[in-house]
Amino acid sequence: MLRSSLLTLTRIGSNRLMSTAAKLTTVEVNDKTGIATLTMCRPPVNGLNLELLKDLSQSIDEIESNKSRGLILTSSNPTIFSAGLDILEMYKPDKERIRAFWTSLQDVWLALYGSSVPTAAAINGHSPAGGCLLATSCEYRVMLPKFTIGLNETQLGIVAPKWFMSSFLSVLPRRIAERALNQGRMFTTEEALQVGLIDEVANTKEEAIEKCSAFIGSFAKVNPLARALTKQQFRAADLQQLENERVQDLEKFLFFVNQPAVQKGLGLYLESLKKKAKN
Ligand SMILES: CCCC/C=C/CC(=O)SCCNC(=O)CCNC(=O)[C@H](O)C(C)(C)COP(=O)(O)OP(=O)(O)OC[C@H]1O[C@@H](n2cnc3c(N)ncnc32)[C@H](O)[C@@H]1OP(=O)(O)O
Repeated sequence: MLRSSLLTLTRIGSNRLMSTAAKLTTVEVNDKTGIATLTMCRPPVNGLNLELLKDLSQSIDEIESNKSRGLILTSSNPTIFSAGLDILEMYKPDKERIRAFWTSLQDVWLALYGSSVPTAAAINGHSPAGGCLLATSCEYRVMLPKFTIGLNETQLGIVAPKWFMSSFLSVLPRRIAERALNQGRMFTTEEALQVGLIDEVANTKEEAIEKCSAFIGSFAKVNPLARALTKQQFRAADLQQLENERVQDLEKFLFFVNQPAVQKGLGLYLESLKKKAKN
């Protein structure tokens, strides 16, 4: 059952058709397993802008409240899971919008990392920075070969906030996490498997979703409330830290991102991406 439509067409007046409220996520629930697949669909690269973050929040809430058996996060793009935060939101930002943008990112992380249902990511493409944040907020990761994943923030001259590190540290040993973050290292699928950043490799998106479903299915005989409370106890300190520091975290981000040197760096990085795209 496909719950959210990609595009809503509205008739205005007698014959004008306009597209409105285009959703950037879909939620599909498998009737047999009760597992919801949440797909990001924002071309070209699933850049996390304000609208995609809001749709992600809404979809996660919907999955929580509809008592789905689990959540699988994936992408409609065949080569990109998510390119991370949309740099255009941070470069020469609009004052009000950038506040809403960062607050929405906090909301998504709190909802996904703290979700009461079992979560898994079918990483069917590249997954840098914010893409890696989403994947590591899930409990299990299955990735397709020949892609890359990691927190590359230092390569852009920016700093991953503490809660990005919490997600990373919930998956990787501290020594590996610290070095990778300092280096801004992107891991290939094979390297990610070796260090434990991902749990399995699959050859197709369908196979990745099957493996994620099998992981979620492994809890079938576990009391769901006991499972959820156990997971939340493991993650409580990380979640509480951001809950307690949400405002300071926002102000810190705004201060940092508005530094002339950071703006210059983001501008140059955007330029290099555009140049690369043209060649
Ligand atoms: C200040 C504290 C904040 C700390 C937190 C930051 C977390 C972040 O998430 S920062 C964002 C980090 N993301 C990246 O570094 C990824 C950059 N993108 C890529 O490496 C590649 O685009 C890709 C591997 C994801 C995909 O490569 P592919 O060859 O398929 O596509 P491209 O030709 O490179 O890109 C197509 C198109 O999309 C634009 N674009 C790509 N990534 C972003 C992005 N993150 N934000 C905005 N725009 C992006 C790229 O410029 C191309 O645009 P044009 O078609 O208009 O040229």
